[in-house]
Amino acid sequence: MRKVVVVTGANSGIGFALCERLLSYDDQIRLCLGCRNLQRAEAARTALLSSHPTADVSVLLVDVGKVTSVVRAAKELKERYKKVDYLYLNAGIMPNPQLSFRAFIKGLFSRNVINMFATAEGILTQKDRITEDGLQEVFETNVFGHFMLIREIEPLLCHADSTSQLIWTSSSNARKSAFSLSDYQHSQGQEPYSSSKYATDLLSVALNKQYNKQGLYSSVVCPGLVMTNLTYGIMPSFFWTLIMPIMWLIRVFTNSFTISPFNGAEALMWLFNQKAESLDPLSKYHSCTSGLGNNYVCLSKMDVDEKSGDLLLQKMLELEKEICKKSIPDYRNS
Ligand SMILES: NC(=O)C1=CN([C@@H]2O[C@H](COP(=O)(O)OP(=O)(O)OC[C@H]3O[C@@H](n4cnc5c(N)ncnc54)[C@H](OP(=O)(O)O)[C@@H]3O)[C@@H](O)[C@H]2O)C=CC1
Ligand SMILES: CC(C)CCC[C@@H](C)[C@H]1CC[C@H]2C3=C(CC[C@]12C)[C@@]1(C)CCC(=O)[C@@H](C)[C@@H]1CC3
Repeated sequence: MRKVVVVTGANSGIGFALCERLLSYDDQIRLCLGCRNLQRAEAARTALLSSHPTADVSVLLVDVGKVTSVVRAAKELKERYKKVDYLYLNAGIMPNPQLSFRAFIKGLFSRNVINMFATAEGILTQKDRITEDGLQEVFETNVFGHFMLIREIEPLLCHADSTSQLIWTSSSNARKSAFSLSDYQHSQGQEPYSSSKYATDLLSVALNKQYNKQGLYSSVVCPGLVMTNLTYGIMPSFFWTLIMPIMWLIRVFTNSFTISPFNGAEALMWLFNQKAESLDPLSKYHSCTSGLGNNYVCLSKMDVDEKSGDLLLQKMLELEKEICKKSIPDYRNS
C-alpha cells in the first residue's frame, strides 16, 4: 500500500524541503501539501512535480489558525483517504519578533553563550494577537489548530493493524518557564512562541499516552536554526547573507546551526524511516549539522512531566468543545 503523508506548512521553508526529500527518498508516497494559500500551494506542487514528474502530490487548503478551515480540511481528508500514515504538524508562526540586543551582547560574554545560540533563551520576544476564533494566534496556529486536525481525522490515524505517526516541528526555544497551565495560550507574557512550542512537547507526551494503544505515535523535532521566512522575520535576509561566514564558524561550536531547510528537515526525514513503536516519547529529535556540514540526528530528554501533559490535554479537549460550539453551530452533525 502506498503511504499517505500529509505535511502542514508545506509550501515553504522546512515543510517544503521535507516534501522534496520525501519524494527523492520514495516517489511512491501519496503526498498531500497542507497550505493556507492556494497560489503558494500550487507553486510548491508545480516545483515538486518538476523534479518528480510521476509523483502523487495533491493540495489540501487548510488554515490551522481557523477552526472552520481545519474542520473543512479534515472532512476533505476523510473523503480522499482511508488512512494517513504520517501527519507532519509543521506549520508555524513567530509574529513580530523582537531581539533584545542588550541581552544578546550580555549573553555573548557569558558562559551561557552556546546555549543562547542554540535556544535564543532570554533574547527574543514576540507580540501576539487574538484570532477570529477568540484565541491567541500563536497558540492556535502552532498548537490548537493542529490538535483539532488530529482529533478530526482520528479514524484515519488510528488503525488496529498498522501504525501512524504524528511528527511535530517543535523547537529548542520551547521553555518550561515560558509556559503556564493557567495561561496555556500565553495571553499574558511576551514569549508566545516559546510557550507554544513547550505546549507542543507536553501535548505530544500526552497524545502518546492516549493513543499508542490505538497504533498512533507522536514525536517532536527541533530543526535547529534554519534560514526561512520565519527567521527572515527576525532579521532581513541580507543580514543573514552578510553574516553567513560567522554562522558557519558558530557551527563549529554548536551543531544546531543547520542553516539550510534541507539540513533542518534531517530529523523529520529520519523519523519517517523509524519504527513508530521504537521511538522515545520523552525525547526531542534534533536535526544537527557538524562544522564540516555533515547532517545527523541527536536526541535530548524533554523537560516535561506526564501529569502536566495530561492536564494540558484535558484543557485542550475542553477548549475544543467550547470553540466548536461557538464557531461551528451544527458541529458533530456536520
Ligand atoms: N526556521 C527555524 O529556525 C525554525 C523553525 N521551526 C519551526 O519550523 C516550522 C516551519 O517553519 P519554517 O519553515 O522555519 O518557516 P516558514 O515561514 O518558511 O514556514 C512556515 C509554514 O507554515 C505555514 N503557515 C503559517 N501559518 C499557517 C496557518 N495559519 N495555516 C496554515 N499554514 C500556515 C506557512 O504558510 P505561508 O507561506 O502561507 O505563510 C509556511 O508554509 C514552524 O513550526 C517553526 O516554528 C522550529 C525551529 C527553528
Ligand atoms: C548568529 C549571529 C551572529 C547573530 C544572530 C542573533 C540572533 C538573531 C539569533 C541567535 C540565536 C538564534 C535562534 C533563533 C532565531 C535567531 C537567533 C535568536 C530561533 C529562535 C529561531 C526559531 C527557533 O525555533 C529556534 C530553534 C531558534 C534558536 C536560535
